[in-house]
Amino acid sequence: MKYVVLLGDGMSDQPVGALEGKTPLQAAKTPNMDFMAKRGTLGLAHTVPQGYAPGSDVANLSMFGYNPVDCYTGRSPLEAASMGVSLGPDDVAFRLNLVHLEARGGKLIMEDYSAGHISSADGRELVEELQRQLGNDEFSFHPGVSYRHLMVWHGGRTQIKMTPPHDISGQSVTEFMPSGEGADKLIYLMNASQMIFHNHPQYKRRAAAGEVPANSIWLWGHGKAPAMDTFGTRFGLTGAVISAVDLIKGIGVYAGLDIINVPGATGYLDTNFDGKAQAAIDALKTHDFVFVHVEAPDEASHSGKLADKIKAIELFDEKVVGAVLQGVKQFGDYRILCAPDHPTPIALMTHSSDPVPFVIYAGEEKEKVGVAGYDEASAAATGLKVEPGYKLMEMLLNR
Ligand SMILES: O=C(O)[C@H](O)COP(=O)(O)O
Repeated sequence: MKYVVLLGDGMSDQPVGALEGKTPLQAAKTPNMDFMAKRGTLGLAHTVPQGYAPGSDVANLSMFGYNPVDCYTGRSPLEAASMGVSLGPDDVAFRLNLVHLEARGGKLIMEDYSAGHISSADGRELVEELQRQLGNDEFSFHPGVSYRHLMVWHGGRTQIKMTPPHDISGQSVTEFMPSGEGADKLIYLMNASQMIFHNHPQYKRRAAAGEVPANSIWLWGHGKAPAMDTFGTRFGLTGAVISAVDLIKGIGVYAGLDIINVPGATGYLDTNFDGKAQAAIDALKTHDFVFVHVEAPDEASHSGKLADKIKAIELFDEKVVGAVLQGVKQFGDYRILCAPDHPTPIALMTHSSDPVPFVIYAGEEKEKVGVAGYDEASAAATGLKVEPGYKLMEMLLNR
């Protein structure tokens, strides 16, 4: 038996006025997800436990079959594992975003949480400069992918309130600066980064090229290394993870899964959808389980770009879901779980804690009566609810 998770990050949503009350999933052409929904098991899953912020970290731990309540310590330690940065017991990892702030109306505004989806090469240049100028025994800076990087505070504090920058797009940052014990050191680093970036040649180069320059860091998503059993220990299966982003690959590292890096996987609309699907089929030749993650719908939602979100969903459906549906047949018995981790409603430009529509398809031929397709309303109409959401994995694996 082969098991597949196909995850379209943040693809579920709410009814959108510009779509005459349809959600992006309802408006997009998704024949492959609809095919599975009409034949398989369709329902809603609560991937975010009560009292937790609806981050991709928490929601994806659920989607990998881990109860966040037992193992979640923060987002950045998971990303650190993927980046090959090991954390000692006193180390606290922080997500370091390269962002663009803008002074407007007497306020400092979070203009772009991604510094124009800065390239990994430009991002690395700035993070290496931070390490040169600010790195010491206490703080170290490590380059990652695009705008997503890592800072480790050796002997750091964890009781600090921090805010994801994609949650405060267009808002004044003043109210969201770190607060709590040790926050002053983090604010110092954020301020220092502004001077460093402003004087860096990249600033003028990007501005002249019409690209958004990174003019600050933004720290968030902190935590110490978690303790997790491997997927193999829990379920007795081998598996692999395919994703562009360190968060998902890091969960894979802690879960003891093989990480498959696909050339051209960007975490954005221009990602290598075909390559990811092919890598998934190849992985199933040597593994029992594969988890394929596509970030593009979430990124489009954080940017408030409705057309891009619909495009991302359609590309995911055609190039990943469709290709895997075909390719998986060669293995005989298979079970596929398709879902987002959390909704990222385009109107909110950030995540919500609402349950997500999921479908589990195991090759059923017969079409069920009355299921319109794969979308939020159809999933709700079945009355099937999986709560807590991490139980979905047991459902997929028939445990
Ligand atoms: O910081 C990020 O990686 C992006 O903004 C997306 O984060 P998310 O996957 O938690 O939405």
